[in-house]
Amino acid sequence: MNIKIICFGKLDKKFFIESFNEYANRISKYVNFQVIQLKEEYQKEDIVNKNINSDLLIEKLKWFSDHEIICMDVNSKNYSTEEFTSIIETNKNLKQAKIVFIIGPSDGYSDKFLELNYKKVSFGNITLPHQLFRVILAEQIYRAFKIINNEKYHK
Ligand SMILES: C[S@@+](CC[C@H](N)C(=O)[O-])C[C@H]1O[C@@H](n2cnc3c(N)ncnc32)[C@H](O)[C@@H]1O
Repeated sequence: MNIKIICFGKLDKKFFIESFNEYANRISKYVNFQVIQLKEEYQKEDIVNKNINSDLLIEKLKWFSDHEIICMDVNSKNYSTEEFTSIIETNKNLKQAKIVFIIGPSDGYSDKFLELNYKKVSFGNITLPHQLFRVILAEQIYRAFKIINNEKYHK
């Protein structure tokens, strides 16, 4: 099974890098795990940045047309950990299963991107900064594998 995160920018704080790497290493024991970092445009007007960055995502996703695409979006349906786990569980027995999780640009997704109607998941009605969110997403992916495999993990 392959799981990828497509996101913008690099982690630049030691505590985020260390936390993310810890979960990435743990996830790698279950699946091939990869992070694809896009360079975010942020120097123009918000609406222009939003369109440029969303177009970058659209282009990148053309490489992954054989993947299940899950778009992390604070403005969408809230998923519990168990509901999130079921997305992965549905695929786990498929050796060729491929999932891409998208962490979006700072200015949000463009209408053109949203019209592509990818499955959307929110982890709650709070907007988290993208670097912190990357760590939280990795922790939830790791937690999902612990649940799927009936392994002990702190509650
Ligand atoms: C700083 S947020 C961007 C928020 C942006 N203003 C918007 O409304 O989409 C960057 C990314 O982090 C992710 N994110 C942050 N908080 C989230 C949450 N509670 N649930 C799901 N995704 C979240 C989303 O992928 C979002 O696109």
